[in-house]
Amino acid sequence: MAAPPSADQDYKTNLLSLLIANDALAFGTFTLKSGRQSPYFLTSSRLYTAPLLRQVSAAFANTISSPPFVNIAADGSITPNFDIVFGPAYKGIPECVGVVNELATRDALAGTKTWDNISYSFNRKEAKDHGEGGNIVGAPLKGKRVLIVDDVIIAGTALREAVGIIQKEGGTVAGVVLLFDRQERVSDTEQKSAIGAAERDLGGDIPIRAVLVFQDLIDKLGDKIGQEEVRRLEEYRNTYKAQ
Ligand SMILES: O=P(O)(O)OC[C@H]1O[C@H](OP(=O)(O)OP(=O)(O)O)[C@H](O)[C@@H]1O
Ligand SMILES: O=C(O)c1cc(=O)[nH]c(=O)[nH]1
Repeated sequence: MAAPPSADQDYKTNLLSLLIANDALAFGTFTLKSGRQSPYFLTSSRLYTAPLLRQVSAAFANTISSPPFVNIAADGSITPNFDIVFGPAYKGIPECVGVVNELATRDALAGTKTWDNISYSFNRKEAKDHGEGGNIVGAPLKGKRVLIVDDVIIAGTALREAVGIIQKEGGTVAGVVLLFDRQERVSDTEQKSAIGAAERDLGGDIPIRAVLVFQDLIDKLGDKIGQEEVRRLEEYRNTYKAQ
């Protein structure tokens, strides 16, 4: 008899099912920014329904509340290695707010104060020249350890911009958590994935993790999308897998 799925497998499978049901994850033939023809596409601008926001936030929170983003003591108590969850405009904004709300909800349910000192922050794409001004909304970044959340990295442009904003404001980048890692090499001359290349380009000591990875689609979606789609995913992986 097959082993029952762990809680970890369950939340990923449930999230994948919801993504598909809301057309945020689709299968077919899609042209990517790189020009490749992909058998699947993640459209994260569709993560706007209440159940999806809840499950995406919960999935981010699961990753964020694990090492290397926290230290876990022998008694199980958790100490975050960051002060602020930062979401690059625009799609990072609901993600940073959602995840901070989720962490606070977990504290409230457990009667703990693990996340009491965690805040959210995001940038404006255009600086505000009246009222409070500036281009940061939420917690000031100066002197803080900042964890970036976003949906995907493709060419790394948005991540480089976010890192620049945080450093300019006097913060330190403590890590990056993405919703999805496509696990494919950037190009024929860059054998690493976009995440691997970003990790290297940021100096090698800033951890970058993803909530879901491409291999999860192959491992978990057989009975939902059919064997022919899984075969196309495997073929794509075998052609473009990152080193
Ligand atoms: O690695 P890159 O090539 O930069 O691509 C990834 C970024 O692109 C998308 O956002 P976009 O910049 O389109 O902005 P939006 O969130 O306002 O849609 C996505 O949400 C990432 O932030
Ligand atoms: O490579 C891309 O352009 C890309 C892939 C994907 O799955 N989702 C997305 O928004 N862009």
